[in-house]
Amino acid sequence: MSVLRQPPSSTRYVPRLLPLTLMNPPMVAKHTPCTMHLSILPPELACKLFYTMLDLSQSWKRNKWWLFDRVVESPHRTSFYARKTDGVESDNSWQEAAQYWYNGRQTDPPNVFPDVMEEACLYVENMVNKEMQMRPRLPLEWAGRGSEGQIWRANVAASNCYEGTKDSVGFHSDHLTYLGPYPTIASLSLGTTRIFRLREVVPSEEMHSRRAQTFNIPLPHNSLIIMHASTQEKFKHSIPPQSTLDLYRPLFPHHARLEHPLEPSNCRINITFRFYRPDFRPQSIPRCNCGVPTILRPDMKNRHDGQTDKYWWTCHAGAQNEGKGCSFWQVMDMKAEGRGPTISGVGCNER
Ligand SMILES: O=C(O)CCC(=O)C(=O)O
Ligand SMILES: [Fe+2]
Repeated sequence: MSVLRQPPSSTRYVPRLLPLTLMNPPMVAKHTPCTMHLSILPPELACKLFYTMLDLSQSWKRNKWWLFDRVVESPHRTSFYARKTDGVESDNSWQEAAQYWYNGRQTDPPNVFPDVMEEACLYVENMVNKEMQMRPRLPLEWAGRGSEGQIWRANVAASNCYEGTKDSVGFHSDHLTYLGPYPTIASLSLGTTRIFRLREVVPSEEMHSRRAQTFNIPLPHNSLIIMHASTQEKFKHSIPPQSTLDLYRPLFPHHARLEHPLEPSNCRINITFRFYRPDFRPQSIPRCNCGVPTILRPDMKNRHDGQTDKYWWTCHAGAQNEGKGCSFWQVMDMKAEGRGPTISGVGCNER
């Protein structure tokens, strides 16, 4: 009698990797395309910015959008700021960019950076430029004109407030609609320490040979995470809910309430400083069959490390239109769409 045996499995067993906590800047740089910078601002400025944004956050909103057949709400409050000294085209551009941040909702014109945020932004820009000079640049990164493109600057910022243990943001990579391919995003943390979680999206062709690892990075008050070029293409990030929290104990009194006792806080303020590229200005974004600006996403599962990477324009109308979008889908073509200049065009060391 012959014994029936299962045919040998063609898929190799690939062991799961345990999550790893990255406790310090060298560990972050070793395992991810990000760098971490502690005590990035002078302590008093960091505290003043925390108080300023915490006060402002009282009027920030939870983002709302349609997911399939129901409205979902972001589990944290958010707001969008444009830098008044920067001219990315007209005020209408900023309006559209802000509406995009709120998933296509009608919004008032975006706020401009408060003075204290403007001051902090200069420290952030210095650090980003120092780091960028030490890294290889990727072909589709913005190269600007003259010296402009070789110096990173922020022209918008998105701000988030996470109150208590439950506020969070789920795994995502940031849409590239106005950032273009390979953006550099600088993310400042103020207030209570929260965990920033990163997980690589393993390309399809490697799925049978390796698994993604989850990295947990505790982000203390006054720390900066720079998500360097390729982070959005390769990794997803999140701020998970936590079961416990260490309260933030400010070292300085509130600048407008000097006589008040120092109050511990259970809030984290996050400011992501971003550069909206002139070659991805709102007027240049393709519209889908619904007549709504599309969103730009990288093909994370089939990536080729800066060489032949693909990006898609897809319909985003469903986020607001009761979940009803169209099937619009178009490969982004830098040349045909007249975008650039990019690093591949001007070369890395041109100034
Ligand atoms: O709060 C953070 O550190 C992350 C925020 C974030 O991912 C975003 O605003 O896109
Ligand atoms: Fe994000």
